[in-house]
Amino acid sequence: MANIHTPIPNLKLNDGHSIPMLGYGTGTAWYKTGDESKLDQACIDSTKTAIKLGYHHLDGAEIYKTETELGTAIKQSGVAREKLFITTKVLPNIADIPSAIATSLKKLQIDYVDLYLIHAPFFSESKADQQAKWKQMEQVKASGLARSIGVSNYLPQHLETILEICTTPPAINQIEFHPYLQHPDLLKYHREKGIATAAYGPLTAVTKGAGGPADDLLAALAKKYAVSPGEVCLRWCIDQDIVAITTSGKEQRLSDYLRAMTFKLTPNEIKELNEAGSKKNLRGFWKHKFDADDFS
Ligand SMILES: NC(=O)C1=CN([C@@H]2O[C@H](COP(=O)(O)OP(=O)(O)OC[C@H]3O[C@@H](n4cnc5c(N)ncnc54)[C@H](O)[C@@H]3O)[C@@H](O)[C@H]2O)C=CC1
Ligand SMILES: O=CCc1c[nH]c2ccccc12
Repeated sequence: MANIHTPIPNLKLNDGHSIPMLGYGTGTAWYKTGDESKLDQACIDSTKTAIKLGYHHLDGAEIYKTETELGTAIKQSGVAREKLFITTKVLPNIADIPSAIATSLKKLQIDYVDLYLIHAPFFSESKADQQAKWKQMEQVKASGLARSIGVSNYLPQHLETILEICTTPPAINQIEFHPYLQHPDLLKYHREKGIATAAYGPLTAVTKGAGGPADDLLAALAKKYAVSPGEVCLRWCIDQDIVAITTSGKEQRLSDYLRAMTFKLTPNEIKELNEAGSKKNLRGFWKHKFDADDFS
């Protein structure tokens, strides 16, 4: 069984900080629709299990309403704060970002986050407002409450708006990324501008895309490397220098995912998977917003 002794590689960000390339998410599987103050013990326990297994990159967000669970798990894990990489994201409380992060840090019971993200660009129709919000993100970084700042679900036009006025460019853009949603133009833009990519929904080809054109290749690669098709998907991200953020409430699955650290895909295998995956298009999150194709 893969465990904490299987090292998770780090990716260097454009601000000098490093991010572990496999993260555990407290969103899907855990987000609350109801009363935030009612703590979800299963979320706390699963997050502690993840930390115990060696997931030191933990992905949260204000909108998930699970920041208190994440903070409780961190506190109870016994792992030193500086060994962890903690992300949270702002939305919907974006009017006053310094106030939003203060609230998040209180729930997380920590003094700073490693990474603070604007969760999505869909909060304003105005370019000036997008730029003003990034200036607030820069303030947050300057105050030391976030080591790195970035965005999520941004397209090149949204990034361009920020790059026009920023002093500190986004360190990372967290996007939905899997064989059936490869964003070649966005990735090229990230590389040109030195912005790292993080993938959410990395297992989508397996969890939502079964029966798709990548099935056979994923099965063959899984057999070759003695892992599961999902673990091939995680490795496919990492081998393209893309941070993978996954999750599960099942300890066995969290443990199995770590087998993605035990092999590497060849450049040709990556190319074949890219080609097979590009025959299908699947978006699992924020579809209505991307379909609307505007800022709001
Ligand atoms: N920035 C954003 O807008 C978003 C961020 N996220 C972040 O990314 C994290 C991970 O997102 P996911 O889409 O859940 O990641 P994912 O694509 O890795 O899927 C994980 C899910 O797949 C299930 N799974 C794994 N193997 C399976 C199998 N063989 N058969 C069936 N189900 C299987 C797991 O139990 C878990 O529920 C979230 O918790 C959140 O932190 C997620 C969505 C949007
Ligand atoms: O971040 C993940 C996807 C997402 C978008 N809106 C919500 C609201 C509550 C939980 C997750 C999400």
